[in-house]
Amino acid sequence: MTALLSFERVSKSFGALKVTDDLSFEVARGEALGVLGPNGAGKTTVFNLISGGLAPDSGAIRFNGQDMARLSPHRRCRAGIGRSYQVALPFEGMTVFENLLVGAMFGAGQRSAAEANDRCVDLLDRTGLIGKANRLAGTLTLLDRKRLELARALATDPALLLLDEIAGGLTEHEAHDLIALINDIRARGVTIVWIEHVVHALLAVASRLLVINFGAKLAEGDPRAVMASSDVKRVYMGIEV
Ligand SMILES: Nc1ncnc2c1ncn2[C@@H]1O[C@H](COP(=O)(O)OP(=O)(O)OP(=O)(O)O)[C@@H](O)[C@H]1O
Repeated sequence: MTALLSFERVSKSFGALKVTDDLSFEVARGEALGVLGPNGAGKTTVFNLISGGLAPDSGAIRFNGQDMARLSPHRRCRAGIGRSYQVALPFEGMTVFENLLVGAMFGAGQRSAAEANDRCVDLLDRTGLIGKANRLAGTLTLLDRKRLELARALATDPALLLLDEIAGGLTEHEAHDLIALINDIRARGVTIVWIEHVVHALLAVASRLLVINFGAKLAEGDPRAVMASSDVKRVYMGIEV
């Protein structure tokens, strides 16, 4: 079966710095791929290449078998690629509800205003934001901004959801709720790729791990096997084995 996403020998440099180095991986429909790597390894760059903020220097990125090279970010969103950002950037002068409505009206789900309204209410409920629907997004706390980031990405009806470090800074209880929510999203058929430094949260969701170092693949496969590999222990955890 065709992979939902395939990243084929992709390279990207900023000047002399090669940030993505001949990287290949696939994401199967329905799986949850966890992405790990040291700071600056090039993880967010991979998301920017998938969602269209950056263009690769070489290689191909296919979604649903379609080459994404010529598609703008908003067309990729309509095609079913949703993402959150490491630094949450809501429409600050709009309410929480309006932020979601933008996603629900202009994302992959073609729906009427009434249907979009219902979708937003459901998502606000699931993400714990229902009591803050009418607050201006710019006034939210860090945790609520993260919730909004996730809810807004979901409002676009993604087939593929890219999550960039949404567990950082959460309490144990909050992380527990987030894990339950992400597992629920996956159970509803959304394929997930999650970059996260909070390893226990990632391991509670990921069916497979990809570890990136200096823009290249260091390890990939079953989460337990990847975490036990001596390369990953050395590079990611600083443990000499
Ligand atoms: N637009 C850009 N112009 C120049 N350099 C960039 C740009 N975007 C990223 N970089 C550099 O590319 C490298 C990889 O950045 P990236 O954000 O992809 O890493 P990361 O693995 O997501 O890191 P972190 O875990 O700290 O978020 C870093 O050295 C970063 O400074």
